[in-house]
Amino acid sequence: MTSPAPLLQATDLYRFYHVGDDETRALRGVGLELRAGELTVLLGSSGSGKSTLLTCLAGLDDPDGGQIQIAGTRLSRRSEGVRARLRAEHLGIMLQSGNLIPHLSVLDNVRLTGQLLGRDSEDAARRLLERLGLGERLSAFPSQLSGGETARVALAAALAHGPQILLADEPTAEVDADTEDRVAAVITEYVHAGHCALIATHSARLAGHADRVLKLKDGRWQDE
Ligand SMILES: Nc1ncnc2c1ncn2[C@@H]1O[C@H](COP(=O)(O)OP(=O)(O)OP(=O)(O)O)[C@@H](O)[C@H]1O
Repeated sequence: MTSPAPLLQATDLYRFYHVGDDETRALRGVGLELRAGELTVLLGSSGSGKSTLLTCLAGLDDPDGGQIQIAGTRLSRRSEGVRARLRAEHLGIMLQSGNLIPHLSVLDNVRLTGQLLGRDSEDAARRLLERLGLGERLSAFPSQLSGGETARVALAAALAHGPQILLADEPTAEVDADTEDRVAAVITEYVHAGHCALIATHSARLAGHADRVLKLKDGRWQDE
């Protein structure tokens, strides 16, 4: 039996940063495939290229070389309009910066993408936030949240509209073990409903829930 086509496919990605005369080779020939029903965890020490990879896969940055396809459509080196449409249709993105709107409450931040796509459900947003341990923080504003709360609200905002692919950067930074298990349960259930996720983390506990673990070292897959 052939396995289904990947929801996300990246081949031979390169990303170099230039600051003055210095060049940082953040990605050096990285490829991967994400398939429905799979939770993939991305490990690697600080500076190994995890955030750079996620940002490229999300279409928020263009790689210097290589190609990215989302659900069979090329994402890399497309106009911002095409990238925005692919992001909206297929991706849930949670970045380390939190990417929350400061003047919207927690609940409204989580409902926002669904509202823009015409798939808003206040009940579903509330339930998701409650499952992530944020039921008491629905009317708080982003500036009033701790680092761990901000990350979980950003995760809820990435998931609430039901995207096919979740890309998340350290969703459990700054949380205790019980809270980390809640986050892992939400992500695992989402993936087993036929979606896929790539989660960058430093947490061995979170990696324990993965179907597949990939390790980056100096912008390459370790052991390659
Ligand atoms: N905008 C940028 N300009 C210049 N260098 C950058 C930029 N972003 C990242 N880098 C460099 O690229 C390399 C990879 O960084 P990246 O943030 O992708 O690593 P990471 O694995 O996500 O690290 P962490 O676990 O600390 O978040 C690092 O050497 C970093 O300093």
